Amino acid sequence: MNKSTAIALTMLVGILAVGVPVWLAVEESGRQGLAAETARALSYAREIMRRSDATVEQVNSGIANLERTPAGEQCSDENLARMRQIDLESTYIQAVGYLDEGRIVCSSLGRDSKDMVLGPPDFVTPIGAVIYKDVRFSFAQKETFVAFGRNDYVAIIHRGQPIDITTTEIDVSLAVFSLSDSAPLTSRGFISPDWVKRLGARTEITFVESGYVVAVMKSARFRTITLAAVPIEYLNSRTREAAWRLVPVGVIAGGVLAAAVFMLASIQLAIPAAIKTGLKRGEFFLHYQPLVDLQTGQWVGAEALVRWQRAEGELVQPDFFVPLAEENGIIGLLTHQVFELVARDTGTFLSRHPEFHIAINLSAADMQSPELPGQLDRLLKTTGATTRNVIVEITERSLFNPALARRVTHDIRALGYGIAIDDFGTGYSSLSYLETLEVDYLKIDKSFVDAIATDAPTSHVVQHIIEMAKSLKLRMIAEGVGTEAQAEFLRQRGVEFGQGWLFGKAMPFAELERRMAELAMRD
Ligand SMILES: Nc1nc2c(ncn2[C@@H]2O[C@H](COP(=O)(O)O[C@H]3[C@@H](O)[C@H](n4cnc5c(=O)[nH]c(N)nc54)O[C@@H]3COP(=O)(O)O)[C@@H](O)[C@H]2O)c(=O)[nH]1
Repeated sequence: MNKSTAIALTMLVGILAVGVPVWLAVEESGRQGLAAETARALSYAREIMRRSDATVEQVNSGIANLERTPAGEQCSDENLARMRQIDLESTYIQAVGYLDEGRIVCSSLGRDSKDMVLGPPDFVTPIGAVIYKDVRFSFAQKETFVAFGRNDYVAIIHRGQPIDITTTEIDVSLAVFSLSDSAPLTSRGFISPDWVKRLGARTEITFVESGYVVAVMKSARFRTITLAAVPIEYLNSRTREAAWRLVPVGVIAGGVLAAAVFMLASIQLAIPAAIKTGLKRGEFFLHYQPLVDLQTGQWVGAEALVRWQRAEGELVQPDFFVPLAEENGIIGLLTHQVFELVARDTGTFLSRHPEFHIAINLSAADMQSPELPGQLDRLLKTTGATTRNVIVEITERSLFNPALARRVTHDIRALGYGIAIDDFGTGYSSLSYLETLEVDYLKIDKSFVDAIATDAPTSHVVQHIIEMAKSLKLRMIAEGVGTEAQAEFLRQRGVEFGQGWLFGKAMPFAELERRMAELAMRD
């Protein structure tokens, strides 16, 4: 990826990092606002359902009580007293009375019936209840009533009573319907005739229509439907409210994300350039970690491990910069310098120690590089070393291309160099695949050595790797040996070489040489 593509991508990610959380925050606030308004509409519809169910229940029980009166006794003193009692004991009924030819001839209000004319009913329900939706009396001119009649008895209620609930919003629409009539029994505000139809066979629905959040529900006990509709303006204002709360969170989260992406991208862009500058300035150097013969304890080789000390003094670990060099296509430059540093550090040492080897790490790209044979050859020429003094380490993961791996390992060995497979066990190489490669050493990854004689699930893997290496007649190097117990375990199972802090950490070549001399003096 070139620099301008990387910058464009970073900007895009930055815009997305801010934009997406903000958009999600606004969407979420919209969802939350709609959920809140729907819950509000439902709670209003439930409340008027509770009131209308209680009203119908009181009407039914009051009329049932009066229906037991013998014929001819409907307006007796005793029955009028009963009517007054029903009236007083009920919370919703305003009056009950006896009906004769559309006129209430006596009621809980008395026998004066001249103004209590109901006229013909608006509709009759399938169970024989007669309903008068718009009842007015001259003695209560400000009020409109609804009358429910059965078997010549009627109960009168205030028309607005079932919907007389407290709402936070003044312009909420409320209505109670009978299943037998398409017009509401009582209502307030705008009610679309289509809203109730949408209920169909369901018991409860909510929807948004004509600028309202609407809830419609059917009574589980009676033939009534209630409806509540909250103007969408409340939803919008609550969405704005929620957005005011959520958008800053989205902006902050997005900003943090964008800053993190920007920082990472800056590092990604800056580090390759810094590596190139560091190579020119000679900021890279090598440390060498001894490789020990587990039987004799002799130091028989060393692995060259690159280090980077930046001009400001910061020591950067290869775990960080090697993958970045690989990803940015500059690992070849680094490997080139490693070869030069090995030549400079070892001087004539290798020519004086023909049995000692230096292991050099190669990346997947190095294996395909046409420069590799020349680099190896130059190393021999400048140091007087032989091919026996040099081992190349290739990681198991870089062997993913079988044809390439076979060709490269064959070519390197044909030149006489040794090959070690690094980090063995962390990739997916099978026994049959390894059989096809020309390699000399198998390096058992530190993670498996760490697991020796522990309860870790991988504690037995090392045994399998040893058996595999033996069957392929490969020599083994155990990496990361940290304790004598691990060394003993490996030794007993025939692992030839070990590398790890038990024997020595990676060190400057001069120190390695000095310590080897000390060991030789001791022997
Ligand atoms: N392509 C290249 N890769 C390189 C080169 N130089 C190093 N590397 C790779 O970087 C990785 C990290 O290396 P490093 O930080 O140097 O760590 C090595 C050892 O110090 C560490 N080690 C060895 N023994 C022990 C131990 O007992 N304990 C412990 N905690 N750490 C230990 O292991 C690293 C060696 O690993 P390996 O190479 O797998 O043998 C690492 O992957 C290097 O390969 C380079 O020039 N080119």
